[in-house]
Parts: sequence; C-alpha cells; structure tokens
Amino acid sequence: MARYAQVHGSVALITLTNPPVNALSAAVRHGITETVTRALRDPEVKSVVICGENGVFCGGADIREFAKPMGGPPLVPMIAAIEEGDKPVVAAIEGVALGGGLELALGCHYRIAHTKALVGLPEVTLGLLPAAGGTQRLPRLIGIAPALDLITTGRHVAAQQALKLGIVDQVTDQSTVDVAIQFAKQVVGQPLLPRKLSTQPTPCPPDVDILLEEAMTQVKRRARGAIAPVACVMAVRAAATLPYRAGMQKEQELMATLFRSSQAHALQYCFFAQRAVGRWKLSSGAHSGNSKPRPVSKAAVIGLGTMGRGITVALVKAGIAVVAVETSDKQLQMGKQIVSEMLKREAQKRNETPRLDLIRFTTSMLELKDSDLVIEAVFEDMPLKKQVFKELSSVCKADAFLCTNTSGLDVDELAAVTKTPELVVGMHFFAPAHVMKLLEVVCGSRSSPEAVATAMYLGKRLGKVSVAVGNCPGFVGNRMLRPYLEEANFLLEEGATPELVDGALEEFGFAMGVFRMSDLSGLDVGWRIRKESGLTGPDVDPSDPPRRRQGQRYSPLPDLVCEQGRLGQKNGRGWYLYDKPGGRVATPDPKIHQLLEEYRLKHGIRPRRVDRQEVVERCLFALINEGFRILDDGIAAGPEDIDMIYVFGYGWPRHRGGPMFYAGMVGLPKVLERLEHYWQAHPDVPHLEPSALLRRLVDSGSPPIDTWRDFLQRPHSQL
Ligand SMILES: CCCCCCCCCCCCC/C=C/C(=O)SCCNC(=O)CCNC(=O)[C@H](O)C(C)(C)COP(=O)(O)OP(=O)(O)OC[C@H]1O[C@@H](n2cnc3c(N)ncnc32)[C@H](O)[C@@H]1OP(=O)(O)O
Repeated sequence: MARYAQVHGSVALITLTNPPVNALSAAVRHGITETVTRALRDPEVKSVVICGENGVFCGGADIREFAKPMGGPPLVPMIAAIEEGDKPVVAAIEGVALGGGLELALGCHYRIAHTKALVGLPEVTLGLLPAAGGTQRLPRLIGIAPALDLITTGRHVAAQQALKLGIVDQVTDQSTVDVAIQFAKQVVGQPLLPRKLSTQPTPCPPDVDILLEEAMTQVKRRARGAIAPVACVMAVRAAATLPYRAGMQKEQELMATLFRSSQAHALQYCFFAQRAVGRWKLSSGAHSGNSKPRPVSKAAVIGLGTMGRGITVALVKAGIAVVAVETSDKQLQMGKQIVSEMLKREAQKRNETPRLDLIRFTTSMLELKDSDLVIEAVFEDMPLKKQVFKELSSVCKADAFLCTNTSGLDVDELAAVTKTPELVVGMHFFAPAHVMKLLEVVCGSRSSPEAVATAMYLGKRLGKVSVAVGNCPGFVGNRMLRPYLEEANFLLEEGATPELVDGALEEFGFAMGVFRMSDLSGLDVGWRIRKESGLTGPDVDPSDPPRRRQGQRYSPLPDLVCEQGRLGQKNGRGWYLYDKPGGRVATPDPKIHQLLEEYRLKHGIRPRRVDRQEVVERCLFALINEGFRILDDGIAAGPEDIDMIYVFGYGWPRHRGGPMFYAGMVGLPKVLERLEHYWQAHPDVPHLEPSALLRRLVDSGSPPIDTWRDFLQRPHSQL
C-alpha cells in the first residue's frame, strides 16, 4: 500500500498505492509508517519524496473506515514522525491532496504541486474537521483568515491559487515527481526547523479576536444547523490562541464529538449516495455498466422561457453547441438577450470569454435536422408538448434523442406521438437550470437503455447529479412535494401562520420554508395545475363541500390567495409582503393573518396552537411516507435516489442526509407511530396513512437503510 524505492542514489521515493484515490486506509497508513521509518533510518538516504500512484497524491482518510472500528496506525503520530524527522521530506502533489492527504503534505517539509492539482480540506463536508493536525498546521502556514475560509467551506483550491496562498512551494507542469526529486536533493543540508509547521507561531493580525468572532457569526448563519463548520472555527481559534500541543488536544476533542454525531453519518451517507445514484439500473436488466451513452455534440432547446434559457446556458457552459428555438421573433430576441447576459455573467465569474458563438437562435424547427439531442422546454401543457413532439419527430434526424423538461407530465404519452418512442426520455431540470445541481432523468416505459445512458451522461457533463426515476405524475421530487405542501396548508387552516410553518422548517435546516419557497416559485404555477386537475375553478364538482375535493380533504386557501392577485415574490405580494415586486425581503403580512382569521370563521374552524414539532412531523413525515410509496412503486431505485433528489433539488439540509435517511435516523417505528397518530386525527387525508413499505420495514425490525431494497415489492417496477 506504500511502495519504497531509492532513486538518484540518495532519495527515498515513497508511493501511495491504493486506487482509485490513494485513500489513507489502515494498510496505507501502515505502509507509510514503515517506509518513512526505513528512509529515516537508512544512512544512504538524505531526503524523501512522497507521491501517489496513477497521478493522484491522496484523497484523504478512507471514509469507508469511519463506519468501522478504527485499526492501524493513527494519522496524527504518523504525520508527526514525518515532520519530526531529520531528513527533508517533499510531497509531490499530482491530482488531488484532500483532507488527510493535504494534512500528510503539511507534515512534509516542502510541497511541490502539478499545475492541474487541487488541494483542500473538505472534512467539513463530511461533518468532520481536519483532525490530523490540519486545523493547527494550515493557519500556521497561511494565516488565520485564509485558513478559516478553506477549513470552514471545504473548498478545493487550484495549484496556482495554492501557491499564492503559500500552501505549496512550487508549481510545475513537468513530471511533478521528477521535479520533487530534484528539489529534495537540493534542500539537503538546509535548516529544517523553519519548515516544521508545528514549531512555528501562528501569524495573527492584531484584531484576531474580532476576526474569529465575525467568522463564527457568518459560519453559524450559513450552516443552517450544521455543527461541523462551527467546530472548525473553534479549532482554528485554538491555533490562534494556544500553543501547538494544546491546539492539537482541542482539535481531537472537537473531532471526537463530530465523529460520533448523526450529522457526520448523514453527510458521509450523502457522499456515497451521490456517487451511487450514477449507477442506474432498469427493470429490463440494462444498467450503467452495460449501456453506453451516445456522444452529443449538437443539442437543441425548444422554448426560451426561464427553463429553456437556463438549460441553454448549462449546455453552452459545458461546451456543447445549441440551436435555441422560439416561436416568434419577439420571444426569440428577448430570449437571446437574456441568455447572452446570463452567459456573460457566468463567463465573468470564471474569467473566461462567453461562448455566444456556440448558440444559434432561430424560429425555424427545420434547423434541428442535425441535432443529436433536443430538449423541449415549452409551457407545461400536454397538448402543446404533444404538438412539439410530433413536429420534432418529423424534422429531427431519425436517431435524435427527444427529451422533455416536463416537471411531471406523462413521458410515455409524449413518446407515443413520435416515430421513435425508444429515443424519448425526460430530462427534468430545476430552476435556475444552469445553477441547480439536480437532474431527474425520467425513464419512460419504452425509453431505450441508450437514451437513458445518454441523458444521464449529458447531465454529468453539465455538472449535474443525475438521478434515474420512473414515469408517474410528478416523478419523485414533485410527487413527494404535494403532501408536504398540503400539510402546510392544512396547518394554516388549523391555526398556524406562514411564518410559524416556515420558521420551523428553516430551523430544521431548509434554506427556505414552504411558503417562502412557494412565493419564490410563483403561486400561479400551482394554481394553474389545480385548475387543470379540477381542484379549483369552474370544473369543481358542485356537490363537493368547500374543503373537500375528489373524496379527500382540500384546502382552498392557496386559491383564495391567488384570487386576491397575490402571486408571490414576482408581484411583491404572496404569503408574505415583499419590499418591491421581485424583491427578496419578506415580511409577515397582517392582511394574510386577517384572511386566515376570516377563513377559519367562515368555515367554523376553531384555531388551535400549532407547535414547531407538529409542523416538522406533519410536513416531513407526510413527504417521507410518499417516498416509501415511491420506492414500492418502483419509481425510485432506492432510498439514496430519493435523498439525493431532495438534497440537490429541494434544499433538504445535507447534514440530515435526505428524507429517507432522516426517517431512519428518527427511527422508523417513531415515524410510523406519528403518521398513525396524525392519520387518526385526519382520516380524510390519505397521504397520512402509513405506507405498506414503512409497515413492512418496521415489522422486520427496522433494518438499516442500505438493506431497504430487499423489502421492496415491485410488481410494476419501472426501474
Ligand atoms: C470515537 C471517537 C473517535 C474520534 C476520532 C477518530 C478520528 C479518526 C479519523 C481521523 C481523520 C483525520 C482527518 C482526515 C479526514 C479525512 O481525510 S476525510 C476525507 C477527506 N477527503 C475527501 O473528502 C475527498 C473525497 N473524495 C473526493 O472528493 C473525490 O472522490 C475525488 C478525490 C476528488 C475524486 O473525484 P472523482 O475522480 O470524481 O472520483 P469519485 O467518483 O468521486 O471517487 C472514485 C471512487 O473513490 C471513492 N473515494 C473517493 N474518496 C474517497 C475517500 N477519501 N475514502 C474512501 N473512498 C473514496 C469514491 O467513493 C468512489 O468510489 P465509489 O463510491 O465506489 O464509486
């Protein structure tokens, strides 16, 4: 796990060998300890170079080991032995030096990086802190402020930036190992003490206390309840205020708390779940391992509304040529102008030239004849989409993939109007499409493995987390959203206010509560869907009581709000009042409180006190319950898929792992008991009836989440 060689006579070359990222498993730590001891003892060896096999220095501690009892040599003394040695040790950083990998490099006396290398301390994203001395050595090397930035965000830094910050001593575009070997030979005999970071004072500005306090306030505001970023600030404070040894003690204490926390488990689960969802599988037996994507060099986008514009920008950012189609010149010009501005802003951020040359704007569908893949992003209306798909089927080349960005309509119905239903697949982007990381790839019953593979791979090229889902109304994300929204409305009827509900959900960790989120999306979106489904408007069955529709409880509150012309943030009034149309500053609106009071009076509802716990349980357990149904229906392959959809598309706090992971954390018997309790109280709300899968899991002793797939009964599975 660590190879030893003596090169150029006097240099010991230690190579970490643990593919794919040379993670510091017990065996690798053992290998490093042994080879470093050998090098330090060998009188012929004057200096040492540590590198990683296959162009990767080291991806950090082996995250899989965190779930098991720890064995093998611990990292802290291993790194201390390197630093304390009397021979210069040079880290040759290719690929990445992340987490424990960078901490290992910080224990070396010099660091040489390849121009394409990335370094960083991403432990915070796993619910941890850099506990192999990273919180103590990095501030000593680069100062408090930049160290705080890197440690609390976990962001990766490119080699040139690392050089500017002083993290590495040299950057090269030659063979890093060769350069490091030459370097190691040159520094023999030079004083080593100044290079031993643990012996150095931490450079502190005079206002270090204020700096740390401000960092703590900022981190707490951004963390949304996550504890690791806060612990990171505390550890860096120790580097600023305590001697090295005491600082290390503090680092270990903080790590011990984080290491055992449910947040760390949740974040580490997310790390692996994010990677697992890329490995999709269909009920036909096709899967990511046996289905090849087809290359997409020319794409097309139909419709330059909000979604179409975002999708166009996302494609161009990935270097893909796009034909962007609108129906009229006026719409086209407007779309063109906005897309151009978006691209310029994006390019400015990355210090690049905007690739406007990659887009061809047109009103003619005939220009799609060369496109490899078309993404339809017109208004969410089935007859309109069918018309577009019919036309696409006649103008596009015979093997073009035809994708729809529908957020919930039937992909099979669209496929049925084309000549090539096997090439039709859903690509459900989330607004803003050039920013949001989630892509639901909707597999229709006739979608070919190649179509699914191509859409999944295209998502990856666009920097998205692509999740394959089955075809049903709302797919996974929006289908689960419905009970969540409905419970929030019912809570308003019963006595809550929008700010109480949102406050509870934001305290849980959502960036935005349900009503602020609805205001942001536009209240008319749901209103139109409810009208189309006959839940409100002229098509309502007149025999339905006012708060019942289609045999179940219904809250007409959101319809009333829309009828008052309150459409959300865009016109400055929704569930909240905004500073201006399109403004972001939301304040509770007495008119909404009045509307709620009058509504309750009219319907004879005696308001009661709703507490935050009830908000969280009713909204989230209803959503989770639907998640269990989705699993049993074969619309999502596993709980990880649902969790990643919610983390990347719906603002679910990552440190709570996603809804299904959270259910496991809370305890499935408790979720079941609370759902039963609420269902008894509200028997006219079917989504509160505990799902069959939840009952089966509880009956089976609530097994761990990674075994839930064994309990699925999927007679009609689509995945
Ligand atoms: C009881 C009290 C005890 C208290 C104290 C105990 C303390 C003990 C621990 C001390 C720890 C000290 C502190 C150090 C902590 C760490 O180092 S944590 C790890 C930090 N590193 C990271 O977060 C990096 C994670 N990896 C990545 O970001 C990326 O993988 C990459 C390196 C940038 C490569 O990306 P890419 O090329 O896109 O490949 P991937 O698909 O992401 O990965 C390929 C496969 O490798 C697996 N993998 C990657 N990194 C690790 C890792 N560090 N450990 C284990 N496995 C890793 C990844 O999962 C992929 O495999 P599959 O999932 O099978 O696809």
